[in-house]
Amino acid sequence: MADLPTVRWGIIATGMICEWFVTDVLKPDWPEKRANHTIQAIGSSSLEKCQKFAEKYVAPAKPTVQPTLYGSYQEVYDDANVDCIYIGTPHGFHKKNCLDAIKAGKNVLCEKAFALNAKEAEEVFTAAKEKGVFVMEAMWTRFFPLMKTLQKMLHEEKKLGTIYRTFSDFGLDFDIPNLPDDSRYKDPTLGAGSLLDIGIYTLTWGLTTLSDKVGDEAEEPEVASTQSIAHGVDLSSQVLLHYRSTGRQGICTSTTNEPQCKPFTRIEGSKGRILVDAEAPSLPTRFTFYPKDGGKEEVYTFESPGRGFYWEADAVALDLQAGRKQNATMPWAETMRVMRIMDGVRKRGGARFPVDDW
Ligand SMILES: NC(=O)C1=CN([C@@H]2O[C@H](COP(=O)(O)OP(=O)(O)OC[C@H]3O[C@@H](n4cnc5c(N)ncnc54)[C@H](OP(=O)(O)O)[C@@H]3O)[C@@H](O)[C@H]2O)C=CC1
Ligand SMILES: O=C1OC[C@@H](O)[C@H](O)[C@H]1O
Repeated sequence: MADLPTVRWGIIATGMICEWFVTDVLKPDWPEKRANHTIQAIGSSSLEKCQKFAEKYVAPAKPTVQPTLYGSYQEVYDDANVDCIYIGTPHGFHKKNCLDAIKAGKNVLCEKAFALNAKEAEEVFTAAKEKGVFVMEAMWTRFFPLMKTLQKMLHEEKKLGTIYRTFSDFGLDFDIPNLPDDSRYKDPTLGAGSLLDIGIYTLTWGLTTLSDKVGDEAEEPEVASTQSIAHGVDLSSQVLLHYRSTGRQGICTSTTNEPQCKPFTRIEGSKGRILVDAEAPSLPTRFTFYPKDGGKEEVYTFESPGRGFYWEADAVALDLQAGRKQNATMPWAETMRVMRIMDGVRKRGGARFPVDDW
């Protein structure tokens, strides 16, 4: 492992996703490991929270490097020993956090949804370009070996023959009205809503399985959509994608009213179908190919010692080592494409539901 590149991370915030990211990248090993990671610094709205977080999630891994703990985010941006900032605040803060980090000359890996809208995302990429730093949206699912294998099978080996349609759903059973008003799932200023939080994954499954292109090289599918909205929060989002050049269709749905359906994604083609399964669509673990000719089904299972955040972290490490400012799997133009689709969905809107106990 000594000759692998190392990234010294500065972690912004101490919520759930920061716990997941830190726990994962501090693991000693994972399949296809290509980099080492240290947690160099952690910043939080409170130093006490930061200390508790480090005790609970960093100390058990017994790392050789102990993180410097800060009661602010700015001190992490200003820490000269930090190579890359990982932003794990609610979406409503991503633009500001990214811009502050970039201003301090730091590289950035920012959680999904990258921003509240395409305009905000563009501001961040413009700043990154001017400052000459690396920035990537942490759309971790795209970096899973399962995703890479599936894409190769679909687009290079043509396992399904002609691809016709992808159906993908992400469901969470949340009692949104009874969450605290300042919950990121309920407060629209924090980016609350199914589309930005989980619909983004089903769009990802549609976009990655219906075409092998990303960013500027990719076709902009035609989009139709509806949403169910209560108090400014979309409780469900239904998005249809249509690729004019191939006739391929995507049905990408998400809801916070129902638990996850399993398998969560089905890709249909002239030679059969593939069903993808997992605990949640963000962290796929297996898929099964069912041939149309009545042949035997093929099951593909992928091992992971944690949730799987290390694969995107490794990709960042390799980009930083090579001096790249963007990642080829999730380039800026791909984040912009997804943000534009989501802008369009929200602009189209949908049915407004009264929720009595809200
Ligand atoms: N890739 C994935 O699978 C997942 C990604 N995410 C993404 O990560 C981001 C954060 O989600 P999650 O970790 O679940 O959120 P949490 O609410 O668990 O944590 C968010 C953290 O952000 C900081 N924060 C700063 N200001 C606020 C504020 N006004 N309200 C709430 N928190 C604030 C807090 O840390 P502090 O006080 O220490 O500064 C807080 O702990 C979202 O953008 C989400 O989409 C989330 C879950 C899974
Ligand atoms: O993977 C996920 O599952 C739960 C969601 O709330 C979260 O934001 C998403 O990334």
